[in-house]
Amino acid sequence: MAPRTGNNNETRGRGGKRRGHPYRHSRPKPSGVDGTLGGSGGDGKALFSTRPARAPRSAAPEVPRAHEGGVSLPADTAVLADESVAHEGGVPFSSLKGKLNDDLLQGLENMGFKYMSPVQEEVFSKLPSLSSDCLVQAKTGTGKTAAFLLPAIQNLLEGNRPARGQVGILVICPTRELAQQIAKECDGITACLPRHQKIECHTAFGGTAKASALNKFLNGNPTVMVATPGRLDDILGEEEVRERFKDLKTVVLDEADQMLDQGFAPAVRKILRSIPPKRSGWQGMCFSATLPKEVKEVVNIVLSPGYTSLSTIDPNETPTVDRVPQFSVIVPDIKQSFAALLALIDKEYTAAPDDFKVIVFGTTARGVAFLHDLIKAALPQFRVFELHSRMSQGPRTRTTEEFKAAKAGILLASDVVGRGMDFPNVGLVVQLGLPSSGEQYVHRVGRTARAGRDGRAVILLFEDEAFFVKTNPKLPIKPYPQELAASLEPYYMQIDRACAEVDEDTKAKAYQAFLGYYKTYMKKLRMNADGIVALANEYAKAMGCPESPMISKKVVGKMGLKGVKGLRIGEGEVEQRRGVIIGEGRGFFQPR
Ligand SMILES: Nc1ncnc2c1ncn2[C@@H]1O[C@H](COP(=O)(O)OP(=O)(O)OP(=O)(O)O)[C@@H](O)[C@H]1O
Repeated sequence: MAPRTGNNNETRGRGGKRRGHPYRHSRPKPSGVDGTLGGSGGDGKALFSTRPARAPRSAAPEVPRAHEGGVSLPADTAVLADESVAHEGGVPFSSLKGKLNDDLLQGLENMGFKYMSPVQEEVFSKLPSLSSDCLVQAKTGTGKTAAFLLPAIQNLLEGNRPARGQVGILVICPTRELAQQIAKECDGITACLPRHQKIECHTAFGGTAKASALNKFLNGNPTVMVATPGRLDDILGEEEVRERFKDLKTVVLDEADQMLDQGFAPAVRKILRSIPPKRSGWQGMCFSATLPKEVKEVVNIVLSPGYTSLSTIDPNETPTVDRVPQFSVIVPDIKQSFAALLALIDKEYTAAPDDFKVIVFGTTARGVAFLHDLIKAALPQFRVFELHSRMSQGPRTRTTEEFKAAKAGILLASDVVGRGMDFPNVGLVVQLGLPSSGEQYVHRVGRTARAGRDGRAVILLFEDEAFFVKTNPKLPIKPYPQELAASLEPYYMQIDRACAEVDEDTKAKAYQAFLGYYKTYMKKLRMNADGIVALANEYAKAMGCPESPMISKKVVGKMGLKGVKGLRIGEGEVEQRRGVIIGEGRGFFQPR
């Protein structure tokens, strides 16, 4: 397969090009009557006494929104209306003049933020005060970052600024990449503040030199701190650091459901014990595109009773972006799933070759490393990127920046970029293998169709994993419109040749990670331990391993696979060189 030009004979309405302002689509109807999620709502008073006036509509005639007020338009008209909304629809940030600091408004303008996105509008019109506790749900890629940064920063500027050297706003998020991205957005928003009001935004995340970052933090004026839980918990062990959080005004949990799940909650709870107690009055803000019921039972660790619940998602809707068609491809076995990935890329590229920018999610970091080497060898005509937790921070940051800036290319990624990451213009998201949950599926799909653009999503599973589609019936996944499984023959040779180029060490690590990951899904896969090992051995075979890689006794014991048939026990290359590597399963919870 080679990148081809032209000849796009399928009409899909894809292309991911920005038309008009990025939030051109009709504003989603808030859930319930007043947009609350249920739970304990606010007292109904809006942050600003009156709802900001709608943008003055220029010369264009007033066109009703396609989904608003029960107006039902013929299909063609609805599209026209939507396009019209593109230029006229949202509430402009300029309507917040006098309520939002002029320099923040200028910062937003410089960033190209002209109109508020629905969640931004919701927060500014429904939050009882700038410092109210809130739980906010909005679809992926709809501007939640600015929706929590703006009120929190404005609150500081309204006479609530902490003393010099003190942290005023603490944002906790799951990954290093996301922390960097949030900090960048914060810098953009505050860029126009005069020198005497300057707001420094610091970050703290693992994989970077702790001492120098700490030094910078202790000698600086870190009014905003964006951190991942592990490193934050670590540095809060120092008295000097804890001292800097004494005057805290706001704590934000971004990707709140993940921050409160079993993987992160212990670290988050520990952090909360190191900062002033909730009763000292700091504001709690929880944001995510997915807020399963269980989360609402634990948000009270950061939100006071009576907090405001806001949502731009109808409770009967899925939190995936409406304009992303979602498809599944189910193939009988693992080897076919590799071939189907090539076939899929071929088909999708042929249909829309311009600026072909794709993210392929794999199940484990080591598996992604293998997939990266495989795709690089099989499809040398594409620019191929790799991003996962087993890479050191330097290459992780570099690749993040490169893929953000790239016009086209294929990123093989693990869940380290499954949530929150904003890679502009990704037109297609592929998920190869079982996602860890329905929520994770939603967040991964959300890497496309951001800020009003279009996108597509395909999940590629082998038969044993197909239950995922059935057990998540609310996800709008349809069978892929073209037959892939029957036309894989030409791709097998390509896969075999490419597998031969991938080194055995990479495959051995991928094999071990696969065992760890699928072992945690044994019940859902309706398999016993023998079945999981047989599946991993099939994976090894598909990767072109002459026999299944060796695995150490210790690792086998840790995975609970002692005595299971089909494992080759011994000190394999992986263990000899790097010491024991544990499997990467859901049990470990951190983004892989
Ligand atoms: N009002 C706006 N006008 C134009 N662009 C915006 C606006 N608000 C946010 N954006 C841009 O939209 C993109 C998505 O925003 P953001 O990353 O905050 O989304 P999100 O809702 O947090 O997504 P996720 O659920 O994936 O974390 C970013 O590129 C951001 O800069």
